[in-house]
Amino acid sequence: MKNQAIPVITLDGPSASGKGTIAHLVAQALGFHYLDSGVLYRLVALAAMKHAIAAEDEPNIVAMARCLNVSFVDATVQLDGVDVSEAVRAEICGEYASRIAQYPTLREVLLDRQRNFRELPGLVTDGRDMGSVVFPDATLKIYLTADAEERARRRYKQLIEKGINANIADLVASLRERDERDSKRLASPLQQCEDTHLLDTTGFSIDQVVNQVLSMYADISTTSQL
Ligand SMILES: Nc1ncnc2c1ncn2[C@@H]1O[C@H](COP(=O)(O)OP(=O)(O)OP(=O)(O)O)[C@@H](O)[C@H]1O
Ligand SMILES: Nc1ccn([C@H]2C[C@H](O)[C@@H](COP(=O)(O)O)O2)c(=O)n1
Repeated sequence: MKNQAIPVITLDGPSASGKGTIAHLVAQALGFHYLDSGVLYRLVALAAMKHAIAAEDEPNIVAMARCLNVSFVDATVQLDGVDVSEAVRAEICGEYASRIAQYPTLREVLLDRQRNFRELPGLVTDGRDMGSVVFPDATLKIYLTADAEERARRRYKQLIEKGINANIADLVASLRERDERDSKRLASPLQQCEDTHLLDTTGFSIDQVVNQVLSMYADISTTSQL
């Protein structure tokens, strides 16, 4: 089957909007594959920090990304054979990832790795440019957001539940800084494109949002079969 015939649902949006959670549950409901594209940038960030490569050192960051030894084993992610599923979720990793994600050369290196996740029966993926750049022909494109304070509260609860110390005021500031950088960069900026559906999840539960996405996909799938 031609690659373009394989359905893709993309969820792009700012930090802590709930993209990964919703994408994963929608993929489970549909029996589709799932790609958290942010993890790829976080893995490069983690490897760079482990090798004491400064975020400003674009050539070495890109060279290291080309030979990154990454494997996805069940629900874990491994770097050089070591389970780094928790380490990549640290805020410092997200911040470093956001800084190196500005490099078009790094984005180019990660492009094919992301596109290789497009396999039958379908793919649900989240990130910043999944609908605008990585999968421009996606079946359903969603820009998933929530107001900044709600997103900070969600991230705060998430970190505390993992036993990671956090401060709401610091989180509001760091999320705002990260989203500003992700939206203002020249290479593949976070943006809501014309063919993307806006979904503001402020005040909606996870189940309500998942059902909303499934309903949108069912509508599009039905329409495309007419
Ligand atoms: N609609 C919702 N209502 C309440 N909490 C939510 C909702 N959606 C997601 N969450 C929670 O918010 C937290 C952040 O969600 P998640 O990590 O999926 O966001 P994200 O957009 O992928 O973040 P990032 O891009 O920074 O990785 C998680 O603890 C998740 O369970
Ligand atoms: N498709 C993507 C995914 C992620 N990034 C960058 C920008 C984010 O701040 C950082 C971490 O992503 P997260 O795990 O928080 O979703 O990685 C990107 O530029 N493009």
